[in-house]
Amino acid sequence: MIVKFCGLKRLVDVEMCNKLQPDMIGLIFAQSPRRVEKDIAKDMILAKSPSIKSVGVFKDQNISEVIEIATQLQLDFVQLHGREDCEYIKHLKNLGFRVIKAIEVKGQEDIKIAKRYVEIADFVLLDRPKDSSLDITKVAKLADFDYIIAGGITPENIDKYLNLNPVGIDVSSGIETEGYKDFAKMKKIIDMVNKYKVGEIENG
Ligand SMILES: O=C(O)c1ccccc1N[C@@H]1O[C@H](COP(=O)(O)O)[C@@H](O)[C@H]1O
Repeated sequence: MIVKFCGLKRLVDVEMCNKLQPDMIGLIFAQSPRRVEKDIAKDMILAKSPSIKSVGVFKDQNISEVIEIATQLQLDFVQLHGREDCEYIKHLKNLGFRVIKAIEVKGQEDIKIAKRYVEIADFVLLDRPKDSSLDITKVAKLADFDYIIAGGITPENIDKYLNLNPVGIDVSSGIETEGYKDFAKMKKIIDMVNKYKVGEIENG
């Protein structure tokens, strides 16, 4: 089970992750209140444990910008949250980048769209639109392929996401308090995933 903590903005966020050891940390280069500047991102990547993979999050950005940032920061993965198509992803893959393709899920049709990327991207990520309160777990149940799940995960509701038996979970706002990453919330997520791994939370 991959655990990704996304939207880190400060060095102290990285230090908290070094203690908790999620598998991946996400740095946002798309338009967002969590967007980080390249120089700060570079320091954060240098400060992370080598065991934690770095993920750059982009949305509908010019591919040359993605390539430039991913190369300069030696990102382990690029995560694409917009309308990037198969050609865009294939181009990045041909250059040696590993890609997480995020699909905004609003209904059953989006699960079919997500499936198209299974053979092309390294991981498919099912997320809900940022302005939505949709219970994505109800729709994600319909997917018959491996996916990372995101969209509204919190320490209080994570069990219903884990019960989908996803390959990973991705959390951003649910590990924040007043806009800042919160160590206690991050630890609760890690503890819940560990419980799930040893079967203390029912598996799907
Ligand atoms: O977190 C952001 O600000 C963000 C902005 C633009 C694209 C993606 C973003 N984050 C991704 O959103 C999901 C989870 O979000 P949340 O836990 O519901 O807040 C995850 O895939 C993040 O990588």
